[in-house]
Amino acid sequence: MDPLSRRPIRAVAFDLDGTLVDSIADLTHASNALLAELGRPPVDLPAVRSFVGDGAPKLVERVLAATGGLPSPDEAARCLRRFLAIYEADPSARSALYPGVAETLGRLAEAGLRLGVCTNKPMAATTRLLDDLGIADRFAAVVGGDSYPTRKPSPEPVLGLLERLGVPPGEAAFVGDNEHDVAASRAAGVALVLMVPYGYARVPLDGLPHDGILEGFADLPGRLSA
Ligand SMILES: O=C(O)COP(=O)(O)O
Ligand SMILES: [Mg+2]
Repeated sequence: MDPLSRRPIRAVAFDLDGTLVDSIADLTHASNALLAELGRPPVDLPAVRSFVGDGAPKLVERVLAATGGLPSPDEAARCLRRFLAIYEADPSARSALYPGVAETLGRLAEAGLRLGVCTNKPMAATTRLLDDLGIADRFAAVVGGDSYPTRKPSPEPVLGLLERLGVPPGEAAFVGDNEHDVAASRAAGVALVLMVPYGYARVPLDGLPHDGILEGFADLPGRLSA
């Protein structure tokens, strides 16, 4: 969209993993706790990094596929429940906000913008992680990978979040790190789609139909009014 014809941005929706929080070490730790119980070999950080982005069910499926193969559907479902129990018990011990996130969210909230999170991570772990990292209060609404029947790249959770924020897509920005964030927010009609350069993208960001790549998170306020 031509920035000059754009309506002012009133809401900003954020992806979580790879955008606000570097969460790979805790996801790897929980994966390896599950694998140890199964008597399987561990996975490393780069592998888990490449498995993240499609929600916990896909992550666990990929972890199992990489360490001996998928078990029966019943056993795979049990593994997912066990992974979530381990991960949700402490999703933050090895995780951290990316540089500039806490300060920038504060600036945006103080400027009167409505802020929300749209993640494929399940809600229980999301709520706990935001709380543990001290940023839960910044968000007027949060939706997770199990909040709606579909998750990103579907536009459904993005539209659901914006409805909760009370701001139409034409007056909203989305900030994400991977191809699903671009697809979901574009399909939802979000006015401004910005990417962070440091997250867990599995395809080159350059080829995606976003509106720009931030140099760092702290560049965001300047880009919203540009
Ligand atoms: O849980 C995932 O797979 C990724 O979550 P995200 O949507 O916050 O990047
Ligand atoms: Mg992400």
